Amino acid sequence: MVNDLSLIKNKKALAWIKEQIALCTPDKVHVMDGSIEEIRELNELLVKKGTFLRLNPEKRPNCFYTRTNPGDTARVEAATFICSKKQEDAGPTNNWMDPTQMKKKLHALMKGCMKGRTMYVIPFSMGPTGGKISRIGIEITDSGFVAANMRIMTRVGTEVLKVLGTDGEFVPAFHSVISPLEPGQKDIPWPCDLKNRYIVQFPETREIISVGSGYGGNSLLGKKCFALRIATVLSRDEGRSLAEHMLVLGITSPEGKKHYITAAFPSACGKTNLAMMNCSLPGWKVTVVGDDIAWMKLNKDGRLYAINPESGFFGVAPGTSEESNPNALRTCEKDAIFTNVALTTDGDVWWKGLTDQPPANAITWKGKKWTRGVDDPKELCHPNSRFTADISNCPVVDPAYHNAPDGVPVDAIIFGGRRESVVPLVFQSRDWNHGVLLGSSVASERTAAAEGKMGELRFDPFAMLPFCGYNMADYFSHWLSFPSKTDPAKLPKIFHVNWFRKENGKFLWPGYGENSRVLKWIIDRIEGKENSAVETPIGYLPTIESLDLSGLDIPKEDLKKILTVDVDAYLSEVQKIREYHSQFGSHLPSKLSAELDALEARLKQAKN
Ligand SMILES: Nc1nc2c(ncn2[C@@H]2O[C@H](COP(=O)(O)OP(=O)(O)OP(=O)(O)O)[C@@H](O)[C@H]2O)c(=O)[nH]1
Ligand SMILES: O=C([O-])CC(=O)C(=O)O
Ligand SMILES: [Mn+2]
Repeated sequence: MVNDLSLIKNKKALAWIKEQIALCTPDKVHVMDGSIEEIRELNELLVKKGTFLRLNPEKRPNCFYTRTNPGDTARVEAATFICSKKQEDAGPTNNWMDPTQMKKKLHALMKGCMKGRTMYVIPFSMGPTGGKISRIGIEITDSGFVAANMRIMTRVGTEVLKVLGTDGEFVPAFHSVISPLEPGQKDIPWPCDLKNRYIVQFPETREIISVGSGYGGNSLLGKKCFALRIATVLSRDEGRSLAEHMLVLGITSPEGKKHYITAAFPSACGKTNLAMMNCSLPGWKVTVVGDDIAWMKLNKDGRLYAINPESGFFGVAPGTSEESNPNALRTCEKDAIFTNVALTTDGDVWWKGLTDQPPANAITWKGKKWTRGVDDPKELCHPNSRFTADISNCPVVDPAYHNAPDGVPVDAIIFGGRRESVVPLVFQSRDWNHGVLLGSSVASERTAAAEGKMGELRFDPFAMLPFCGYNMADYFSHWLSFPSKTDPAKLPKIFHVNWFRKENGKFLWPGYGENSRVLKWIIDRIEGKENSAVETPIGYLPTIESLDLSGLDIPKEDLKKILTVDVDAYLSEVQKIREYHSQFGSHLPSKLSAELDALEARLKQAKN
């Protein structure tokens, strides 16, 4: 039973969809038009099936609660593949398989995989529908949960089909939970196939196939699969574009001067928090354009402009509180979906850090009754529990999100990671190429956002390790090509931050809203304020005097620790970077090796 394939006028799209119908044999096909009535019905259906639970409408109107299969809670990097024709083009940091072989394997899994289910066909736009930098995708999925989330995270519906027209380009994105239903078989709230999870990108044909997992990072294909893995390839080929794992924020000074800044931190390392923070510095205001992904392009004026291709936040719940991120809390007061948090007895949600004390009674993310003082608080929510919320509901959304379809001019790019030691609070690169070295050597302690051992230090270049759709060293070259494509003086200045220095298990820097002090210093640097920094072997660091610390109670010794370069520690860091870079062999750009050599020479000189 096919409802409305007639909505699809694009010839290639129609052929592709028909092929998938023939292969997957769904019971029904639903082409999403993006209307309010449609999403209402879908949410109702998901409630009926037990996938969604409607939260207390007095507390959280139009909000839903869901629990994944306990084994399907994060991105699975081990099952994520870049299937280019040549393995060399995927590079040493990506899993690879021959595309023909991979398709054979996937097609075997896809045959009849939607039996007994509805196939949702989701036309979506990454970026404002019809925008110059925007791109269109069509996701096919047998998961209503995915359809409901995509409706928040991307622009979905008939408007997109109009822009696509009869011959427009789109990225075909296939998703299935691979759980066909036999006649009479009862469905379960979270179907998935844990043993057959594959998240596959085909960069040459710009296709995505993701099977087995329902978790957002693996199944909302507009996000990491398209807007990063496929879009990195498109951006390289286009030449003047970048697709990055970056937040985009606007920051306005008390005098009313505004700057736009992007920042790349690995998953669960503070992008959402920085993107919508309340500045502790009086009179300063941060507004959010995006919290996870930036598409950037050199404009005719020679500057780099950024858009947020998404329309929602898929944010980490734990740690989000009135103190740390009130604007995220406001954003998910209505129209939101909560995954793997705890459910309270009054039909609301709770997660670690929301309040000091957990509620007296609750139901855990695994559906177990929980009592304070009796049960372990760790059982309440999963560390990678998330909220899906509409950016339009955010009280500090930047007007440019709605009004600037071609992007905002970027003044600064920040890299950062979660580093207990070595890396100072903030420093500025010497120039663009040195900034690319900083990006290429981002390292971070592992978080719960991907399956794997927590806390372990790993390199995560540009916070893109799991998201680069081609050889990472060729991606470094693409970054290094920018000064030759524009007046280098017009490129954003590049910085590195670290909010996570620790001593005796405690953070040395208070973070969150206090990070506005660091942003203010960055703006001083952009504006060329005199005496705002000291030159060190690793770049320009703030002096204690040049950081605005008014009203902040922080021991001077702690400040010194986070604003000092430990030359010996950095020399050993250089060795680790060298070793990491060596895996790229002849693909490693010589300009980057030269930057690393120069860094080492400066450090050695400082030692003598
Ligand atoms: N100590 C400290 N923790 C922070 C800071 N900013 C964020 N965090 C914590 O880091 C965790 C992840 O923060 P997010 O802002 O959600 O990270 P993200 O980079 O948006 O993560 P993804 O959505 O996975 O890409 C949360 O538990 C935050 O509370 C900070 O300045 N200091
Ligand atoms: O992709 C996800 O699951 C969530 C996310 O933003 C990340 O991990 O960076
Ligand atoms: Mn992310």
